[in-house]
Amino acid sequence: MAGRGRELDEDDVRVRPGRGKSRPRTKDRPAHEAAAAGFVTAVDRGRYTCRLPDASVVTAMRARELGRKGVAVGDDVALVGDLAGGPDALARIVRVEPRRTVLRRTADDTDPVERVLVANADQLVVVTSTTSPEPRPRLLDRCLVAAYDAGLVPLLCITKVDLEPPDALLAAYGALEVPWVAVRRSEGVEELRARLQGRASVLVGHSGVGKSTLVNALTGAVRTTGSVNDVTGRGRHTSTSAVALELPGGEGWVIDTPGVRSFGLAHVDPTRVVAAFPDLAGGLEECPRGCTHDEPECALDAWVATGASSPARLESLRRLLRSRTEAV
Ligand SMILES: Nc1nc2c(ncn2[C@@H]2O[C@H](COP(=O)(O)OP(=O)(O)OP(=O)(O)O)[C@@H](O)[C@H]2O)c(=O)[nH]1
Ligand SMILES: [Zn+2]
Repeated sequence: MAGRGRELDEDDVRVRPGRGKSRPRTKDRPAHEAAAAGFVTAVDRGRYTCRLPDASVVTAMRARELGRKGVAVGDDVALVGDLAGGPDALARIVRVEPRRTVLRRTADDTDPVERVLVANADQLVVVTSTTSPEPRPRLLDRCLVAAYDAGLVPLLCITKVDLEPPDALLAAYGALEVPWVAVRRSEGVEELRARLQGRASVLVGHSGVGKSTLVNALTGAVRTTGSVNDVTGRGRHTSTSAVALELPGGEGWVIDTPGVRSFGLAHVDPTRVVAAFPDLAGGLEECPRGCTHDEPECALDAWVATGASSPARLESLRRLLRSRTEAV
């Protein structure tokens, strides 16, 4: 703690050179207390796009006093500095408010750093097409596990049902009882929009499933379906960050993520996944300590045999648990 305290002093001196070293730190505090509230909508190479309560937008950097604390899309932050929002204005993020939820991804082969993908989201919309590209069931399972782990409500959004009906997907996901919507081109978007009302929803899906088409239809934004990201100006596929877009009328937020190829889940505690199955969670008490719930000693088989849940539900849960350690 002492080390951090020193860093704070150095930072104050460094960024406010005119004020002199002897100025007591406490005098600087009111400036932070008067900091503006912001909502982080995009992150790009150390620059954070923040929305202020009056809907103006500023670019900010992290204040050094944040230490190693990360700032993610969806974070509520406190901002000081130049909030005028001109082209060269640069504010500073001095505080990250406590997060209600955290959608994270473990370090994996494609990215050695564990990342917070999105903070404070309510819902994870897992987008899959019925065909072209073909659904990737293990990736879908992994997305659902990430949602349960993060405490987000999952929603399956099935696109391209004009090319092929969603029957096979619905059969595979029926027992999971994940709510779903089907979309053909822009048709069906109203039902999806209704499910996004008043919430912050993260959209994930692999490249080509029609995610940009959906985001465009939902927000009226012109998200590129090609190779360049209109917000960061970089190629979509090199971007590792999400972007929050407001639904028209301020009725919720859609957080678009770059096409996911993998979803590192090593951090996930199986208990949190089982907790998302209330009909099965009641049987956990009889499980041996450290039960993986996918072993002969697991008590969930006996629990299901009592009629409290169904074998299909248990098999679906086990499929999800297994997806944590399987390659996509
Ligand atoms: N038939 C049909 N085609 C669709 C539908 N939704 C999107 N497409 C097409 O599928 C292609 C891919 O759509 P995008 O919206 O670019 O997909 P994406 O998921 O954003 O993919 P990336 O931009 O690569 O991340 C485009 O040619 C769309 O026109 C749909 O419901 N039905
Ligand atoms: Zn068990």
